[in-house]
Formats: sequence, structure tokens, C-alpha cells
Amino acid sequence: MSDALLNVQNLEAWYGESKALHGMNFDVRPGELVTLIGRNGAGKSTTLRSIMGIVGKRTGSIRFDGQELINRRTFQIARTGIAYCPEERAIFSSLNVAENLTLPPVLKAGGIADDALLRQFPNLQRRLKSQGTKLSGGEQQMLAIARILRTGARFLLLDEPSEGLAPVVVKEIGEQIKALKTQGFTILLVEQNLSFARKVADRHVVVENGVVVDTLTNSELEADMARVKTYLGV
Ligand SMILES: Nc1ncnc2c1ncn2[C@@H]1O[C@H](COP(=O)(O)OP(=O)(O)OP(=O)(O)O)[C@@H](O)[C@H]1O
Repeated sequence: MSDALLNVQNLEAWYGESKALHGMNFDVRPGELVTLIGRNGAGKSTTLRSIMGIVGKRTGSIRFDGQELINRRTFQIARTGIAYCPEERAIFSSLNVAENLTLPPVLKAGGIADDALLRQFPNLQRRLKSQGTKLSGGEQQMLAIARILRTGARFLLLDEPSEGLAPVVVKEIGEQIKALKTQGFTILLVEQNLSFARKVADRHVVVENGVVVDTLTNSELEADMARVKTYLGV
């Protein structure tokens, strides 16, 4: 699609000899929040890792903001304005919140300034001096998201931010993600939690065995939950 910010075509990816993506095709438009949904092992996380250039081998095309990323290295991809928040959150346990926040380098102009960031994430402001290990799962997730917002990236790859969190915290994370969309960030979100996904997303891309098998707007999903539940086996 010509107005896409990200356009993925025939994306294949491997871990060693083992092929995980078999020709993914989808796009994301500027300002959109798109989810990748599908069963365990479908290839959702691998898609994010492939966009970021952190799988063993990948082929096909990943066009972002008019540039081809398929042969670029991760640090070059980061400089185009894409940031990745992994499922495991990757908080440095020996560093405190302030140190974790400021560790990733600012790569582009337009990142959220530290004081604005702490206003946006008041619970991090309260825990600035707390060590990574002392944070709750929700605080770790907020920190993992907050620290990529300083870098100047405008396209966020978020891997299962709701995972392992209590419903009240999931709701809070959902509000933060919606606020990011309102601020103009474009977001590609991997999500197993359908009730979370439908509250935040514009569109859903269904992944099965390393390919895209369906794409639905959020209203289509609301109108036909059965269609998606079949894919997810729920
Ligand atoms: N580091 C790895 N080494 C080898 N194979 C992997 C690795 N990570 C994932 N895979 C395999 O790649 C395929 C896709 O996995 P992926 O993690 O992308 O799925 P997913 O849809 O994100 O599911 P989940 O939510 O369970 O992580 C699976 O068959 C998985 O076993």
C-alpha cells in the first residue's frame, strides 16, 4: 500500500536451519496501532525481531519510511526511528530506574524529554532510585516502554506488554499505549490477550505458521469475534 509507513513483503526468517517465517505480507500506516495476533509459536515475536534485524537470517522486503531495511544491521535500523521493546523487557537489574531510563542512546531528534516522560509515567518518577530487581512486573513494563520513547523513535515494536500482569495493571498499560497513539506514535504490537488487543488497536493481522492468514479492522473483529477465535483456538 502506497501510504504505508511500514510495508513487509514476502518476509522469511530463520533460526539456524529452522525456518520460522514463510512469507509474511502486511503493512502499517502512519499513526496506526496494528496488532499481530495468533497462537503460540505462530511467528509474531519473530516478525518483530526480523524488522529489528535480530534474527539469524531474513529475506524479502521490509520498507520503512521509504527505505529498504532487509540488508541493514540493527543499529542502522534503530537510527531510522524504529524502537523495540522485547517480551522479556530486558531491564538491567543492577541499575536503578533513572539509570535504566537513560541508558539507551538518543538516536534522533523528537524523543520525549526526561521531565515530560516522568510526568507521563508518574509511577516511574516515584521509583527513580529503585533498583531494576525491586520493580513490579507492571513497573518494569512501563520502564521498558518509557526508555524507548527518549530515543526519538516514532515507530514502536511492542512484544506482549500485557504478559504476566494483573488485570488492573494491564488496563493501565493499555491507557499508556493509547496515549502514545494519541501522541502520534505508530505502533506494531504483538498480543495474545485478545481483550487487551481489541481495546487499543485499529487493525489486527492474524499470523499462523509464519504467514499472514487474515487482516481485520477492529470493528470487523468486534462484529465477528468467532472469526478470530477460530484462529486463536479459544
Ligand atoms: N531463538 C529461537 N531459536 C529457534 N527457534 C525459535 C527461536 N525463537 C522462536 N523460535 C521458533 O520460531 C517459531 C516462531 O516463534 P515466535 O516466538 O515468533 O512465535 P510467537 O507467535 O511470538 O509465539 P509466542 O507468543 O509463543 O512467543 C516457533 O516455531 C518457535 O519455536
